[in-house]
Amino acid sequence: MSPPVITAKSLTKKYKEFAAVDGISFEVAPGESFGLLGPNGAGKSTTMRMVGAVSTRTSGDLSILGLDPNEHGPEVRSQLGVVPQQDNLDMELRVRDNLIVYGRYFGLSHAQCGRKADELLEFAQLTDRAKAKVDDLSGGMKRRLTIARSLMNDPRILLLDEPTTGLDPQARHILWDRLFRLKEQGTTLVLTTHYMDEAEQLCDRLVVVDKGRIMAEGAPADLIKQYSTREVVEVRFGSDRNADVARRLAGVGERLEVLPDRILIYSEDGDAELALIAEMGLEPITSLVRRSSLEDVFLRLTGRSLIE
Ligand SMILES: Nc1ncnc2c1ncn2[C@@H]1O[C@H](COP(=O)(O)OP(=O)(O)OP(=O)(O)O)[C@@H](O)[C@H]1O
Repeated sequence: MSPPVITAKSLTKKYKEFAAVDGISFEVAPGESFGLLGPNGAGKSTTMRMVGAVSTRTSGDLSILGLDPNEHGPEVRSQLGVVPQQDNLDMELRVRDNLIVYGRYFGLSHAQCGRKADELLEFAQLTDRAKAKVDDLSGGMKRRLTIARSLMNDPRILLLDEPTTGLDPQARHILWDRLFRLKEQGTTLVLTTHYMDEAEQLCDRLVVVDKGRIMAEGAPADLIKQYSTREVVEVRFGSDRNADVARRLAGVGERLEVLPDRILIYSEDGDAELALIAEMGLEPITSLVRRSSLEDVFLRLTGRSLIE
C-alpha cells in the first residue's frame, strides 16, 4: 500500500487554555476522499488550517506528503489546493483573469496559465462566463470558480472547507458532480462539512468530530451500521405530549431518542413499529420511516443534533 499523504498524530491546537483541536489522529491515503464531519465549532476549520500549512500546531505530529508543515510551509502549500469556507475571489478581476493571476503566483508562464485556465473553466462549467465580472456570478458559480482556481497548480491534495454551505440544492448537486469527477481522476480530497448528506455522498471515509475530538471513524455506511439501526421512525405528537408519549413508547424499537419536536424510534423494521404505535391507540400528527443517516450516528455519539 502507498504511504498516507496526510498523517496526524495527537494533533492539538490551543488558543490560550482552550483546545480547539484536542489530540486528534487520522491518516489519509492517496486518492481517498476523507471528511471531517461535525457541528459548528467542532474544530474542523482549525484542523484544515494546520493541514493547509497556514496555522502551526500547539503539539502532536503532522505530516503532509511526507513533510512537516511547520518546517516546510511553502513546499507543502505549493502541492495543495485550498477552497476556503468563504470565497476570496478577486472581485476586481474578470472570471478567467482570477485563474490567470493565481497561476502566476505559482510561477506558471502566461501561456501555461491560459491553457490551464481554459481547461479549468471547462471543468467548472464556466467557459461562457470567462469574461464576466465575478460579482455577477451566482453563489454556486463563485464556488466552482474557487475550486477551479484551487486546481491551477495541479495540487496533489485538495482541501475543501464546507464546500457547499449557503448553496441551494441544485447548486450543491452541480458542485458534488464536479467533486466526483475530481475523485475519479484520483485527486485526494479532504473536506469538512456539517451536512451529513454531503459526507455520505462524497466521503470514502470520515471522522466524526465534536469539541475538538474524534468521536468515531469509518466509511459512512459502516458508521451507520455500527451506531444505528437500519431504519428510523420519526413521529410528532406535539411538543406538549412528547414526554408523556415517550414514556408510553418505552420498549418500542431498539432505542428511542426524544427531541424537542419529535420522537425517533430506532428499529430494523420501521413499518412494524408504526403498526405497533397504531395498535397502542397513539395517533401521531405526522410519521415517517426513513433510512438511518450519519445524523443518527452523531446523535447517538453526542446526544445532540448536528445542525442546531
Ligand atoms: N483564533 C481563534 N482564537 C480563539 N478561539 C478560536 C480561534 N479560532 C477558532 N477558535 C475556536 O475554536 C473552536 C473551533 O473552531 P473551528 O472554526 O475550527 O470550528 P469548525 O468546526 O470549523 O466550525 P465552523 O464551521 O463554525 O467554522 C471554536 O470554539 C472557535 O470559537
